[in-house]
Amino acid sequence: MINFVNISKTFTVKRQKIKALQHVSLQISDGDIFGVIGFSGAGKSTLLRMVNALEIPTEGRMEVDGRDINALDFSELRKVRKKIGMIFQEFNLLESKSVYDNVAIPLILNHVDKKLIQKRVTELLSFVELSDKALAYPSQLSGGQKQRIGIARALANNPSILLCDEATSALDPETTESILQLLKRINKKLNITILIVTHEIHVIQSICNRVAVMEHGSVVETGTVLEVFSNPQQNMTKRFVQTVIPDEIPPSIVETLHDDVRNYRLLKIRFLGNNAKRNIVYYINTHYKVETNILFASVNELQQTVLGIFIVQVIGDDSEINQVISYIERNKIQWQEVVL
Ligand SMILES: Nc1ncnc2c1ncn2[C@@H]1O[C@H](COP(=O)(O)OP(=O)(O)OP(=O)(O)O)[C@@H](O)[C@H]1O
Repeated sequence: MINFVNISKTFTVKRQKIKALQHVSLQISDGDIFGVIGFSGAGKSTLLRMVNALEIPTEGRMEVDGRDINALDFSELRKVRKKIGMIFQEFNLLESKSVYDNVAIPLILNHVDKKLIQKRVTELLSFVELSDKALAYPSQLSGGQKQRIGIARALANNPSILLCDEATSALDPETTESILQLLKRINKKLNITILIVTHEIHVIQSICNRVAVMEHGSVVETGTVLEVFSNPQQNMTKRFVQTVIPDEIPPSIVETLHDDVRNYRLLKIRFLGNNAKRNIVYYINTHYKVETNILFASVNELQQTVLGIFIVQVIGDDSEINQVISYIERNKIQWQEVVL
């Protein structure tokens, strides 16, 4: 369990105070793939670096597995750090060392026996599917391959936590996807808790089970990916989510609505899970004296759950439209009115 307890961090640069983190409280459970999203400067890297005490909070307590890591002496901190791997946007490989040596570094630093190092590095290179690159140098690798080596190195000491700082931000979409799938495999197969900070919402959508949204050093929204993506509350969250799950009427259709003189209301309906498989619009059309016009529709899958978003123009008398709304509410379907 990773527990940020009311953490603040202020940097002082040339007598100017920069509040990088402000009263952040977050709990990350064992087995989570927890994503932290925010724009540049939101405080994500500072937050991540608290976990292995690369940054010390100005205020608050950083707990890893129940221990305040800033209260540990140096040798205890070293032991805790061994259990926390980290990967970076820029990979941070040693260019003058071979792939094999790069992966071996943490083991050499831990005085592991040479034979065991050989066994472990071979195992790790096979796990990241780069056994054939053992003798290559970082400059001979693609970005995705470099990140795989960074991951192998981070796993060398069998960590229980992996910290990922914008680990896919330097990669093209296809390579990003393959690295994300590798992270997922690490989480499931090796039972490693993963904390990812990113400015890319599709990273969160693709592999995280929980998410926190950060703005100006504060967490503005947090929850399961399903909760937050299906019903974002804060403007910042809506902006991120809308880029992968649009939920607005296209402008050209809005234009035509301005000329529509009929009595209507616009309902944004969100279907989650089993509800998404029900044909609600058909039911409405056949049971109420209204006409429906679907102005926007999207269907996405999040955490193996279907999320459908429809914007329906319901045309008819007020009393009939109200009955449609009662029907939607009776069926516990999330809805909200769209006002143009
Ligand atoms: N060592 C430091 N000294 C002074 N200011 C710092 C330091 N590290 C971070 N900051 C400042 O703290 C704020 C948060 O930075 P941080 O790197 O955590 O944000 P971020 O969300 O990770 O952004 P990015 O994605 O651009 O790295 C920024 O204003 C940054 O300039």
